[in-house]
Amino acid sequence: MLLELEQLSKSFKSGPGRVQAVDGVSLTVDATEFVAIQGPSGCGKSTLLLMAGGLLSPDSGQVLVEGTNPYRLSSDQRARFRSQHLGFVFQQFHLVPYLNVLDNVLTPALASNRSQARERARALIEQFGLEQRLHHTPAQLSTGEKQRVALARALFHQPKILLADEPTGNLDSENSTIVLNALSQFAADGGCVLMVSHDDQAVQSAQRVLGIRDGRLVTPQESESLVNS
Ligand SMILES: Nc1ncnc2c1ncn2[C@@H]1O[C@H](COP(=O)(O)OP(=O)(O)OP(=O)(O)O)[C@@H](O)[C@H]1O
Repeated sequence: MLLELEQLSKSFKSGPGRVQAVDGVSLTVDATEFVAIQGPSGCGKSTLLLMAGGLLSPDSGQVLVEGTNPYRLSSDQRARFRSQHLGFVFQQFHLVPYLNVLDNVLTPALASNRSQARERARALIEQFGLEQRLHHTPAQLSTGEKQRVALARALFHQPKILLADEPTGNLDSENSTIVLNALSQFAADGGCVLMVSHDDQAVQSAQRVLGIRDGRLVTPQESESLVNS
């Protein structure tokens, strides 16, 4: 199993009380699977994805990424582990504004062999149709191009797991299709994708769709009856 989430819970302080953002979520995602979790704003999607990605420690429960619990590692080890085992795609791209496309894709390379790394980055940039944009900075790119750069960067280390948070949230339908096809292809090639989104169109690309309400996973049938009630 590539990704295992066991009974994850997380709450945050909110005014005088606490909000239970994620409440006992268990989920496994295996190689070749593209799983989407769909739910309205504030139901815990981002919190769940951050915990799955080793970016936010759960209050209770366990995350296993290819059999390793990232929260048992030191923070330096965890950062290295994340960059080698996980790719992240966010709605807000998180590109480095003063670096050009090539250098943004190269940011995960750190100390790896420079010429090999550049070759890999160029191949990914070409794969996403950005070869004419190599030396542009993010401000000179369209929204869809920025997300394609973010995807190329996420794939740089050839992770087996991609985590995507509303990856099409800011995109037109043509760029949404490019991004969703890339996620599907990634899974078909033996990786796995866990995507959270509120968007009906985006989740249709996934093979398995789960709902989330008030921090708890629900089946698509349950989520439909909640919407209609
Ligand atoms: N760092 C935080 N501090 C306090 N409360 C938080 C924090 N992060 C999330 N929350 C709260 O936890 C709940 C779940 O938030 P989360 O961002 O996971 O939901 P979401 O489904 O991703 O929402 P959206 O679709 O709007 O991004 C919300 O009530 C939110 O206000």
